[in-house]
Amino acid sequence: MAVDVEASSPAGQEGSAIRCRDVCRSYGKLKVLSDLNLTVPQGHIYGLLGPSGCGKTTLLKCIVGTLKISRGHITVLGKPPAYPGHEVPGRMVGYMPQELALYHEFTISDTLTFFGRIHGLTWKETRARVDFLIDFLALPQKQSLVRNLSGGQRRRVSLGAALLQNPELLILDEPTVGVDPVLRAKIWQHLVEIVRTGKVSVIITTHYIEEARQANVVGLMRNGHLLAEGHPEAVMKQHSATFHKLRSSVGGKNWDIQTFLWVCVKIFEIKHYSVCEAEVKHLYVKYEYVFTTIVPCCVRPADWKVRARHLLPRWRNIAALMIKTLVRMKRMPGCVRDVAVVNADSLCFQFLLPVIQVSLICLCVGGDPQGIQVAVVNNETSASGYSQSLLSFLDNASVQQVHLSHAEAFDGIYNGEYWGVIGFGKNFTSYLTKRMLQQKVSREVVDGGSVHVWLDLTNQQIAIMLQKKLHEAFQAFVDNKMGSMSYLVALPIKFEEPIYGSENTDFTTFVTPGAVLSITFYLAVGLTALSFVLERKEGLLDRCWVAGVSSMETMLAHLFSQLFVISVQILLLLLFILLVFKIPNEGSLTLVIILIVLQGVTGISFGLVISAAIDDEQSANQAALGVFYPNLILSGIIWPVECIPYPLRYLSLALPQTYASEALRCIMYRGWGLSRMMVWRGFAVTLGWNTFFIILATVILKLRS
Ligand SMILES: Nc1ncnc2c1ncn2[C@@H]1O[C@H](COP(=O)(O)OP(=O)(O)OP(=O)(O)O)[C@@H](O)[C@H]1O
Repeated sequence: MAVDVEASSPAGQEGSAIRCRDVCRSYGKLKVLSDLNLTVPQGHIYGLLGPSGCGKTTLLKCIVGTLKISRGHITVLGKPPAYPGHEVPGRMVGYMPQELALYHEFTISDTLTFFGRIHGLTWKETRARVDFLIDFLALPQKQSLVRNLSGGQRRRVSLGAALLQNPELLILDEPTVGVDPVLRAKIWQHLVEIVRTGKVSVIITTHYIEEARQANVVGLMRNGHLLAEGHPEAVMKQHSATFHKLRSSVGGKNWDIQTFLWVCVKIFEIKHYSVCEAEVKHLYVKYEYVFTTIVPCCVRPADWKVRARHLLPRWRNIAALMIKTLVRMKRMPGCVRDVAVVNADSLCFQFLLPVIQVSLICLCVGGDPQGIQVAVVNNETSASGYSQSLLSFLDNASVQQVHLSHAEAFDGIYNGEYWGVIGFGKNFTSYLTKRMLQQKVSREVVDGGSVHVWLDLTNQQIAIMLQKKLHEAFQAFVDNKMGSMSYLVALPIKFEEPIYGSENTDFTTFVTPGAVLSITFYLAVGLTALSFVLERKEGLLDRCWVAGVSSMETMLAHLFSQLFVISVQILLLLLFILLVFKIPNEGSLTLVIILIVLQGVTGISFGLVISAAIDDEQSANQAALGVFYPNLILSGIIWPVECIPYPLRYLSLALPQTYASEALRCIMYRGWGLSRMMVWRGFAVTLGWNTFFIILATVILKLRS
């Protein structure tokens, strides 16, 4: 919107609450408002009428400042909307959009209290207004959840939110849709009363013709033009001659109620079209439908505009938004009617989700296979033979031995029943003794004194485990039989004490740090990307913006509330991996926490990028999921980066979690600190991505505003 400093001066506009001059606005190539002039006098109710799609809502959005105009000037209460320091958007204006724009997880009381906080009302003021509005708008109990209210009740809550702070200007887009006639009359009576003081002005769109007659001024819109503006009775009087003529020709019923509708049609005709009586009759029929039908409220994504109204964010607004985000989160997953029950479970779910995920990883990924069935073909008959002794050293938890004949064992392995066959010749004990004691033995002795193993190598992990277990069993057997002479049959390779890590390190130990970062990152992405997108779609971002919340405050509130959530998540996550799953940590716990929190913040800022760029939740979901697997696979979290072929490895190293996972492993398993390049590199890359995502989100928002 062109900020017109001249127009911002109250001079020359005394007595007008809203002035629109030569206003134009298009959606792409669709011209919705063209050279529109409108004046809402101070202390008046202005009824804005026009057929569906003529541009009424667009005009109201331009007046409150959520949409930019392409040309012309608008002044609202003396200044252009969103003029620095002006309280429009802000406390001076109460806006009820056509969309419901309510938080479904809030109660009626929560909703009104939320807007009270944003408008800076004291607790006492808010309580008094809430009690009045609940009584006045005939709302159910204030603890009722919005999602459990009827359509009409929800619209009344929305109206209540607009009336809450006693604004100087009320902008109401079809406030009485779905409201019964008695309450509708009461609402109008209230509007008439509040404008009587001369301090409050109202602009209202309606499709009910009898309502428009109660307005002080009406404006008739068609195809983005304002065709007529004036007092309803005066307009009617002015056209009474034509009215009488047409009434006799049309022969309509309910003329009193429909009079105004007819006048609208007549004005269209007189001012813009040279139409004959038959055409006027046709227009009458057409507009009678439009004006007397309740047009269902349609929710459509609204443009979200970013304006710098106040440079410094206000903590009052950030606190209100943070409370809102946490309450929504708390009540989101269940659809339980009772607020107390919903409170208890939903936030717990948010906090426990990463714990469940990391527990599944620790339990299911990287452990040794258990209960693997192996066929044993033992041709030695003696119970004291070496074959029995060797088999007794096999780890029974991992390897389950099934003693079979040669034919049964091979039938079984070919049928996929066993992962391997272990065979001993009938002279195994004597041949093995010869092999161990004599310097030179025949080929037959070597063969007969060996354990023969046939493996199904289709599962590499199981095959590697079987080989390892057999080697361990043989070493234990040799140690047992030969004592200090066992070196004679051992491999001349000795694995000393490990420098880092323990001899029993499994794959879980490798996976866990990367998995923790990945889980933290993606839960943050999901939470931020979706809550932003949904709020925009439901018209809530616009509504908050009109109430005086800046985009920066919205961003910061999301960042802080998500930060709170991820902090609790990280705490629980660490407790589980360190205390329950006994993942070792040799390094500084502070560094571990900082790195994980920074990864969470990177996830939040990536979520903000998605929110800024994408309008609907399906696409936002796809974007978040679309990057999930490639990132997980390329970041060296589930398989070492060293296995990734060049040039894909360069891409891998540039990703947010590759160096960060490596850094976390170095801290936890090697006990390294920030002086090591492999550690500070992880922090530097994480901070770099953080900054990049936040700048990108801001740039996208700016470009789209
Ligand atoms: N975000 C948008 N993107 C593209 N076109 C839009 C958008 N919003 C509105 N329009 C179009 O602009 C025109 C005017 O819409 P607007 O909502 O202002 O009409 P209206 O007079 O308020 O209608 P109703 O009485 O049915 O609410 C319509 O043709 C509509 O399809």
